[in-house]
Amino acid sequence: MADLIPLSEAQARLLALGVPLPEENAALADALGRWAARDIKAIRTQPAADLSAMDGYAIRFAEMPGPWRVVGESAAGSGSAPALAPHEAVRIFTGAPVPAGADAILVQEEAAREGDRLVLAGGGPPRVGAHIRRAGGDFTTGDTLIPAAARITPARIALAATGGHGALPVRRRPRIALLSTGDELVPAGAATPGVCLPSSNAPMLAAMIAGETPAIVEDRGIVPDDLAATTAAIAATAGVDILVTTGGASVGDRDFVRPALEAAGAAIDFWRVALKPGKPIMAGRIGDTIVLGLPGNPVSAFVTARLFLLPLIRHLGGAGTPFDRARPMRLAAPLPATGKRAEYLRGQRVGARIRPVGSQDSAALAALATSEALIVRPPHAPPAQPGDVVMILPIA
Ligand SMILES: Nc1nc2c(c(=O)[nH]1)N[C@H]1C(S)=C(S)[C@@H](COP(=O)(O)OP(=O)(O)OC[C@H]3O[C@@H](n4cnc5c(N)ncnc54)[C@H](O)[C@@H]3O)O[C@H]1N2
Ligand code: MOO
Repeated sequence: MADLIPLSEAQARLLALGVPLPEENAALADALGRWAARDIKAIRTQPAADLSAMDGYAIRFAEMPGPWRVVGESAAGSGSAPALAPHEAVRIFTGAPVPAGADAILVQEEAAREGDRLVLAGGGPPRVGAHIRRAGGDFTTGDTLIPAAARITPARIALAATGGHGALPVRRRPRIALLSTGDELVPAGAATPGVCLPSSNAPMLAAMIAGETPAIVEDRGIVPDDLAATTAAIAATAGVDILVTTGGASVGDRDFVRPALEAAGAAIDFWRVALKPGKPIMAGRIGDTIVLGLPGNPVSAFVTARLFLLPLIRHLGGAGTPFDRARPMRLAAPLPATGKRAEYLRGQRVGARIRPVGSQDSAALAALATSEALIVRPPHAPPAQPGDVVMILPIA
């Protein structure tokens, strides 16, 4: 049997199987969680003019403490207010254009007004320019607001809207088919006679994808452990961007996914990675479809989805940084040495530290669901002690 391939090599080989999907324009509300297909530049300047940041009076700073004569009013959205002559002030509201000649805003809490006579009744603006947002202070036409390959976040949606955009160039949504394999499986929620088991992998994967980016996810259900049935179910997914299978990936006589993929025309790029859990993962292509065969054990499927499927989705979506970045944390408990596989232990925080949860079994869903992070252990690592720094990937 071929050697296990290193995790980072397998991840790179998976991404090399595909290129970012074609570009489309998405309405702002539909762009969240996708990645900019090109640099998105401002098509207007913000603010468009010098604007007041407070409700009060536009004055000349040098004329403090007044008095001034209030000669007009400037409200948000109103046209330009009359220019100030000496010792004149204009009543002004937040977001309104500052009249020519004014160079500071006196907030109304620090002003006293009788009729059109205005005087200082507090500290007044501390300097020239106080409470004025300068034209172009946020950005100007032509500035890059969102660089190509950056994630579209809620703040970036607001920025792009302010920059003049109602739609954004992103990559089209990936079409992803999920196929679960196993004679023992029944759909979630169905009766479980005897040793039948609810299929949890497809709902879990659909939820992981939904938390990542908008995608078109098709649950193709459960196929029995049968070569012909598995081959036919795989062939029926032609046309999707990614086919994810779970189960049937290992070496047992009833593990049919690899032969079924090959019978359906797949070229397998790799199978079996130096990873725990998740060793039997495989990847390849059938035509334009990238196939990812995940192990059936639910925790193994979770970990491999995090390490392979989500980065692949980001890559097809045009992300600049498709892989999660692990961050350091100190251990609260000792860890044993690792063998030839990298390990992703399920961990819980203890204050500012992390410790492995009690069960590291790759079928232990209750332990996974209480975990807050995966503790990353490289292959051939020596034992680690409380206080040692390890790398973690948050999962909750
Ligand atoms: N002799 C060996 N046996 C196994 C090896 C090995 O190297 N030599 N590898 C083990 C490892 S590691 C893993 S991981 C599993 C992976 O097995 P498969 O991908 O072939 O998965 P199955 O055998 O089909 O199922 C494993 C386990 O997971 C349950 N399962 C499957 N699908 C689902 C689903 N959709 N929802 C919930 N649970 C599911 C299934 O009932 C099994 O209990 O192989 C080891 N064996
Ligand atoms: O890789 Mo298996 O996922 O060790 O249980």
